[in-house]
Amino acid sequence: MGNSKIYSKIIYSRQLENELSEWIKKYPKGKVFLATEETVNQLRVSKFDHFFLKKGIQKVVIPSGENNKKIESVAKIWEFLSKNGGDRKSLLINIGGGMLTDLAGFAATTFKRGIDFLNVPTTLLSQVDASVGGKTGINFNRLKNEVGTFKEPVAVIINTDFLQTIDKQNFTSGFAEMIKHGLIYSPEHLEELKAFDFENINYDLLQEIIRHSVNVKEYFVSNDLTENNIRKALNYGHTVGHAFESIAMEQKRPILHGYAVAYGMIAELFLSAEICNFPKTDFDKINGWLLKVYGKFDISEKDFDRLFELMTHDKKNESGRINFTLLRAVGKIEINQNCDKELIFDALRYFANL
Ligand SMILES: NC(=O)c1ccc[n+]([C@@H]2O[C@H](COP(=O)([O-])OP(=O)(O)OC[C@H]3O[C@@H](n4cnc5c(N)ncnc54)[C@H](O)[C@@H]3O)[C@@H](O)[C@H]2O)c1
Ligand SMILES: O=C(O)C(=O)C[C@@H](O)[C@H](O)[C@H](O)COP(=O)(O)O
Ligand SMILES: [Zn+2]
Repeated sequence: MGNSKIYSKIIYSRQLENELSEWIKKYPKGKVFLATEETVNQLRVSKFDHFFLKKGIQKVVIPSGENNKKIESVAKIWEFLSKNGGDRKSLLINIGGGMLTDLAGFAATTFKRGIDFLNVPTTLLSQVDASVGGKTGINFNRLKNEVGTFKEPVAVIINTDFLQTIDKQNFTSGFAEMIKHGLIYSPEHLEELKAFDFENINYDLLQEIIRHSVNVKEYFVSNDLTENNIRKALNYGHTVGHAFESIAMEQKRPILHGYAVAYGMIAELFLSAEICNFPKTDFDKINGWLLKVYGKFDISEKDFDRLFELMTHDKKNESGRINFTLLRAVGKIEINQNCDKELIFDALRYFANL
């Protein structure tokens, strides 16, 4: 799996200061800045304050949490860059989870029509998925990632040390995107995930598995950066998953992105079985496993119209029709599968009655 068409350099390293120093040197003409969020700042970034101070790098800190992935936070970063002499030759270093890398990536790609940015992902989810591949964005009008850009970071520095302070829920959330990578591309990756011991994490093994997951993401991104065809595979579980994530937020019982994706994958496996003949034995095994790891998300018949409405905003849709990425088998994708309302309701009903 080559990465010749991937623009970002993906670096696996536990020497953050050394790696960053090399990148900072590449920006002699413009200032370098740092964006992070409160929890990450407190737990992780503050340890590097002396390093950033020595390099003359100023920092902007955004409040943590998905509800801050919004235009006001982007404006805060724009203002910070603007007031402190950011120019077209500047670099923005983003240290945080997927919320922060999506948000600050978007701020960077729009500030003065686009400056370079570099991601240092600090959650499992952002290491295997969000920090790689150049989808940046914010939530808008209660819709997930409604506004955003495609532009890859110049580099992504993956340091598994950051994962030592991740709580179990967020770890499990990131694991869902890895399962997605296994389902869409690699039965081998799926098997190593099934065997992974959550209770007794081996960090060396984890780094290897993270690399396998990132390789899957890179394969799709390198062949289709702007999601015209096969990159849609990476959106498996997200048509329904994003609707679940949005409705959960509206109903003030938010769920983590990875959990929403896991629930979406369960519902979309139902569609895969209906439309693409996904084999029954694998269907039972996979949905049983997902249910065991992620538990249930309660939805009822009265939520179906709103969930359907939310799906009408999915970015894969064309000509007013809702498109899905589905599976014919593990590792065999079917993109642009159009489903009518009745079948989508059947999938929601299947999920609601689990
Ligand atoms: N651009 C993409 O391709 C892509 C892919 C997948 C997900 N996403 C987006 O990513 C977001 C989810 O990312 P996430 O799961 O990383 O959430 P997140 O960034 O909100 O981080 C989850 C929680 O962990 C905390 N945290 C972060 N790093 C930590 C650390 N090292 N130690 C302790 N706590 C830490 C955060 O403060 C937060 O409370 C969603 O907005 C989703 O839409 C984007
Ligand atoms: O990289 C991609 O492409 C993905 O779809 C990865 C997803 O895991 C991620 O959640 C992405 O942000 C979803 O994008 P969207 O275009 O559906 O908003
Ligand atoms: Zn996702």
